[in-house]
Amino acid sequence: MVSTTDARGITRLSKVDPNDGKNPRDTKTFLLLSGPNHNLFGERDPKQYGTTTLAEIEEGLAAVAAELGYKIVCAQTNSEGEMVDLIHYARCLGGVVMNPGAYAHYSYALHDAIDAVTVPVVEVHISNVYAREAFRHKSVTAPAVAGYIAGCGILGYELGLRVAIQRVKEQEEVAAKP
Ligand SMILES: O=C1C[C@@](O)(C(=O)O)C[C@@H](O)[C@@H]1O
Repeated sequence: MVSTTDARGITRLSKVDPNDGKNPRDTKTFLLLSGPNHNLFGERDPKQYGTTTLAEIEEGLAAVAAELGYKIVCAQTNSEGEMVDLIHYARCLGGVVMNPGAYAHYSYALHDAIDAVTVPVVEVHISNVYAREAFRHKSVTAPAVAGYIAGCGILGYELGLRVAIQRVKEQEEVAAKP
């Protein structure tokens, strides 16, 4: 795994080993997982996605996480297989706030990866996908996720983190029941 922390304290992961997901779970840390073409946020189709860059989204979410007493680590990849690896890796974290991008619309591999893990994965789309082209109206990943947010702009990431945190609390409550 490659883990780098920039001057603003944002930790980014790449080349993760999916088997590292077997490590003890750190439920105070969540993965912000960004999908294909999201490295171009800020310049890509600003009518749909605004002008905020991915680095700014990551910084904003890190600040929200810190306020809530949590941490995030970030990963962005254009590759479907790497997204699968990152979801497997996240078994050792609290959960995942994931914008799968276009993979949401057709990746059964991503659906199965989410389905295979017990950590909550919350799906976020910045734009209102239902007001766009027909191919964006279907998410094949949505049936497997712990929460789904679309059309709320970048606020969706904060909402997604709050939902993921809530889902972990619910898991802990269930586990604590005699
Ligand atoms: O990459 C993206 C971004 C998106 O996930 C969103 O955040 O609105 C919507 C997807 O349809 C698109 O492929």
